[in-house]
Amino acid sequence: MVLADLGRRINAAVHDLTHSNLVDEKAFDSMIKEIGNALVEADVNVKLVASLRKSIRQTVNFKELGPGVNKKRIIQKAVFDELCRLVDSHSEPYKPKKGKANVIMFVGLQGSGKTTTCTKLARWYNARGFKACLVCADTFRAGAFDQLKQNATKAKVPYYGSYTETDPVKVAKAGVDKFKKERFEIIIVDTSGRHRQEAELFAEMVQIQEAVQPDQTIMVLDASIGQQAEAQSKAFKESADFGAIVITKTDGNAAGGGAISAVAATKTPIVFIGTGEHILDMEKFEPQRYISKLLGMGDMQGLVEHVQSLKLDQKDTMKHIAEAVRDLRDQLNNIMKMGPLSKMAGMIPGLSNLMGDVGDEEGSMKLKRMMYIMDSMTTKELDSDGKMFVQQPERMTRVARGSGTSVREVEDVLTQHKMMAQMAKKMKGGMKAMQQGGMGRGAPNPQQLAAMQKRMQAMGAGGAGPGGMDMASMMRAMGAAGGPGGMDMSKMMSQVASMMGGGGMRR
Ligand SMILES: Nc1nc2c(ncn2[C@@H]2O[C@H](COP(=O)(O)OP(=O)(O)OP(=O)(O)O)[C@@H](O)[C@H]2O)c(=O)[nH]1
Repeated sequence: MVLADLGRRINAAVHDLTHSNLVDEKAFDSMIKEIGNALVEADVNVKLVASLRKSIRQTVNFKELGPGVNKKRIIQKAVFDELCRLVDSHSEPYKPKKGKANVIMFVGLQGSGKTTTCTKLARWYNARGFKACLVCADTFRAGAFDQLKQNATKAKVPYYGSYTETDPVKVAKAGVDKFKKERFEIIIVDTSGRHRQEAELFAEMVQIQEAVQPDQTIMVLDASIGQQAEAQSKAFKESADFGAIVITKTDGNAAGGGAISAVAATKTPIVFIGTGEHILDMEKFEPQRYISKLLGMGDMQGLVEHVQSLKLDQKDTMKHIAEAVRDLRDQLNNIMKMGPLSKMAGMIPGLSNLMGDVGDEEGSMKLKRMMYIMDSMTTKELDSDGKMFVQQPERMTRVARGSGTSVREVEDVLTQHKMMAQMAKKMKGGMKAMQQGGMGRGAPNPQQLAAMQKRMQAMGAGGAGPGGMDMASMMRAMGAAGGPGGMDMSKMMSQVASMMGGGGMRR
């Protein structure tokens, strides 16, 4: 994830300032400058960057800060808030209603990820109890219907299209009418995209719009175009009015930061972002959540939603592996549904930074090695606060030898544990409040999540850098809170751990 570089640079700039002994105006200025440079390199418009720098300066007002105030906290909060504002369009998208036909039409240039996103969105609504379907109104590109058909079949979403009808308006209308009659609630119309913003393409979009009368038109933009997103969306807006934007391919491009901020500046709501080619690789876009994740503070709400949307079979997940080979297969199947490891790790505070830019394979290897290290510790060591390793460094050498790793890696695990322990301490209050809030089993409600997210932000910014909990603790905490969808996540994660490491994460 290249955008992670941007997050890391901003994090490092804030961390360097807030962890130095001298927080003076000069250091504050150089932090703002570094944040600005990182954003410009991610193709964020220079005017927007200048305005962000000015706002941080004004909010913090360094000269007026009294001696008693907590400068570090004020600076961290100002940076976080201004980054959120940079990507916030301050506008509300259309919200589909249950029990009626909501027609959603997609527009965008060829290759932007339209068809993929249509399918992802249909699945997203299906997972949330809507009856969703797809209509292919791209009669221009040979193979477009086949592609949609293939995607829809994989996602188990009903679809409509034609191999013989060449008029996209007729196909769109017929598909929408058919699905309306069949009482579908989300009818997604995929239209044709061409290489350029040609006049005929725009004319076709308008005609389809008139024929199917969409409740919402969504434009799909490829993140790699960076701040060009503004010009492209303007060109489309002048022809086919659209109400919201999805930015795809944010997984592979730092310029996604530029695209998101450019779109936000046009006050058009960004509803989702594409984060990969897999059907589950799409996230609802919310400024605070996005910035938290970008800065490595995790995305608790996203994690809960992700696991909820998987419709995992609780019975299978809970089964003991020993009974039959089939059980093992079911377990593996459930785990695979969770998506790539990097996606899960990115949602967990601390782990996103720890995993860094490494791919899934390397990331799994990193986690596996961490588990080998912990498996080579004695019960006493595992139950300790880690200080005994500092007092008796020979323990580190022994563990490194036993686990086939290096002393440096053992030190890294201990550092991670230390940060996690600090975070867990701060988090205790939050979890207690959640449990007292009568959550019992079932997923946290939005207010509880928001409160938790706030805490995480405060803690993440406070610890900046790879400050955070490890996966097992996070899952344990969530498991204690009932777990998403009533499933005990901690059990599930220990299963993930045992699959990956053979030894299992300590719980
Ligand atoms: N990495 C990544 N790839 C994506 C994402 N969204 C789509 N893609 C890929 O982008 C390519 C183009 O996607 P399509 O859905 O075919 O694009 P389209 O806009 O429908 O193109 P046309 O049907 O030709 O108009 C495919 O290889 C997708 O897998 C994303 O969020 N991340």
